[in-house]
Amino acid sequence: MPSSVMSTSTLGGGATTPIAVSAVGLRKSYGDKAVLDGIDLRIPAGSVFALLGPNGAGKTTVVKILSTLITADGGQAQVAGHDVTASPDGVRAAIGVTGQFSAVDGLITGEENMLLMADLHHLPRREGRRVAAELLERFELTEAARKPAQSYSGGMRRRLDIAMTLVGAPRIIFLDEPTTGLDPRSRHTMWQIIRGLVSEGVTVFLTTQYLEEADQLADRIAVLNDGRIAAEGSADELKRLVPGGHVRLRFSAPSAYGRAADALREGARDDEALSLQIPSGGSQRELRLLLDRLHAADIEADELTVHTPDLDDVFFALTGSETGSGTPARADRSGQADRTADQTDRTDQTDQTDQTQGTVR
Ligand SMILES: Nc1ncnc2c1ncn2[C@@H]1O[C@H](COP(=O)(O)OP(=O)(O)OP(=O)(O)O)[C@@H](O)[C@H]1O
Repeated sequence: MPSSVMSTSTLGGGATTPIAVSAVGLRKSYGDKAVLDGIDLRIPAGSVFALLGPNGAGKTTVVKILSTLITADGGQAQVAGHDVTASPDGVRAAIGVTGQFSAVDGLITGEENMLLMADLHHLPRREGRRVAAELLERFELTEAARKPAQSYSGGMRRRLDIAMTLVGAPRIIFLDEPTTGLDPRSRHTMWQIIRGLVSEGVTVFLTTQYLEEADQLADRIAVLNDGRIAAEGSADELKRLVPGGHVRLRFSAPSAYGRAADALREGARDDEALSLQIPSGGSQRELRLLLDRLHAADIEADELTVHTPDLDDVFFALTGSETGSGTPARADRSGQADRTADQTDRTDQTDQTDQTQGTVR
């Protein structure tokens, strides 16, 4: 196959989707330290892929290899149909990269940064000005366009960085930790920007330390640990890979609590809080069975909450790291996995036994 032809993948319905990024057996060592020990990837065009991993897992190394900034020691990778080793120029022409190695020059204005980028892409002067103005407007930077970029806030700088990347109209964008260090509002703005890009058909390859970010944005998530992909799947698929789901029943009357504890002997008791914790996948069927048992015993709980494992649970289970991705991931724990039964839309999950589609390697 010529190196400029994108491979395709056949989906269930027989339709084929071009593959934007693929890698087989990528390896990279620094000295005798193996950072990547055989990474396989397959990312359909137009999707968002998140590479998640603790500090030092090798996320940036993967991005650098795929964007041709460094070479792998072994394995193969194709980006936009171009082999990263045989045709790095083809790869570079098709991609944009932003992240920890930002291209923003703080000494010149946002507009000048954009025009510099337009020059690098050999856009005619008038066209360059038009594209720059359009992108500055789109990323709400028009007002600040004539100010030095070093006076910008973290969020503005990140927006300028993405705007500069888009000057070349890339079809694949690598975003290396695009929201690290941003406040919640700027992070949400960045998410909107990423969703906007995807709706235009751009493929986004994202690395992140924020589990919530992967949950919010990504079609597929891969967890990188010890130089290998420990698991891959959609957020829902990955959540189903770890145990920890339960239903919590809370009572205000000790007598009702006592009767419930007798009726539901598999539950873990908390006599002080008058609450019972019953292991459950949280499916509609399991909830109905539990409610039927309570009804049959004439017991009414004062509160019923369903806890489903979240990506934090997955992350800690797979990386075996309590500190894991550091404080940001922990700080993002919103407790939203605990939901009262009537807030819980579980219609997408019918039976826990047939849900395990994510893969643990
Ligand atoms: N040029 C280099 N020379 C030596 N070691 C390196 C080099 N670049 C990266 N490493 C090491 O490789 C490992 C992976 O680094 P990488 O930056 O890819 O991790 P990461 O997952 O992106 O981490 P973070 O979330 O902290 O950015 C780290 O242990 C790092 O110290």
